[in-house]
Amino acid sequence: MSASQQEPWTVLRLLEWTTDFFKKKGSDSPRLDAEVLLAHARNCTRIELYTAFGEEPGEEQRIAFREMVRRRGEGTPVAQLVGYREFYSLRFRVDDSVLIPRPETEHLVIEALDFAKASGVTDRPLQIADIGTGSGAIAVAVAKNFANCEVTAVDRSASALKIATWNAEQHGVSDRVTFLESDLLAAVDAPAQFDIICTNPPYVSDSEYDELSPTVRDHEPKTALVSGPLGTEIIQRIIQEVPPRMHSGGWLIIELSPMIAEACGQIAKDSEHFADQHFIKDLEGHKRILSVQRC
Ligand SMILES: C[S@@+](CC[C@H](N)C(=O)[O-])C[C@H]1O[C@@H](n2cnc3c(N)ncnc32)[C@H](O)[C@@H]1O
Repeated sequence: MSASQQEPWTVLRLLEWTTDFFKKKGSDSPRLDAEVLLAHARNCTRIELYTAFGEEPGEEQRIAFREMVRRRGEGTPVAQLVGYREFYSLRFRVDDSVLIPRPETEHLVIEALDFAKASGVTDRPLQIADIGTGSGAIAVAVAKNFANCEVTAVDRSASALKIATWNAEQHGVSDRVTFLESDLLAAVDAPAQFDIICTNPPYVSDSEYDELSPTVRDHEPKTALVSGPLGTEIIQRIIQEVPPRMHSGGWLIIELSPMIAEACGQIAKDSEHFADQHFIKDLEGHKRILSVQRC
């Protein structure tokens, strides 16, 4: 038996071996993936792993960890293995019926909260919509961080709405967030008009979809990602359909891909209903969020 086979499988050794394994499997964040999975198997936080490097996890924990490592190696996203993802410092339950919330979407939440605070509306709850709510990440994060608002969150997917409803309950905002199965705002009767409409809609083109990493393509719902041949189709519909549902001066905030940013900006400019517009760039300097103001 070689010396390395005799070495005990401590927390540190498990992390190092697994990081190396995930690196070979092409993960973008091998160490982080290993830490999140081992912390989940040990029912502790990632930080707590750092004070337990020399400990040997018991057989039960190692079996649970090994199974998650195997599935991660086959491409299953870490968030689906542990059942949640942190977004805007809140924990959101996820499964394969919802898009896993992405860090870039936090820019959209910040923008919505900035507009909410600047609105000066105090005599009534600010009316906010979230089109394509998925796990409820945007709707819940906004409601949690801005007390004087009511959020109407829609999705075409009934299974996504179940997850979103659970997340809103967990974060204590279900009295101010209403979930509805709807194609954009078609099934929303009230309120008649919104102050802010947020959306992270599907914006991947058919050809881009074929190029996505298998971790995304094989595990997250296609209906959450793909818009059509161009990628702009659903955003175009939103820009065309929502103006009657917005207060004058209200903001429509759209997450998009940098590839279609200019095209979407032009669609909004061509609309007679929107005046001011600006982009917010992500941490890599790419245009990610388009905000347009209703005339
Ligand atoms: C990119 S995901 C965004 C999920 C979540 N808002 C987030 O940021 O993590 C897009 C969501 O829009 C929903 N969707 C797609 N087409 C829709 C439509 N026509 N009307 C309402 N929701 C739609 C999908 O089911 C999916 O949940």
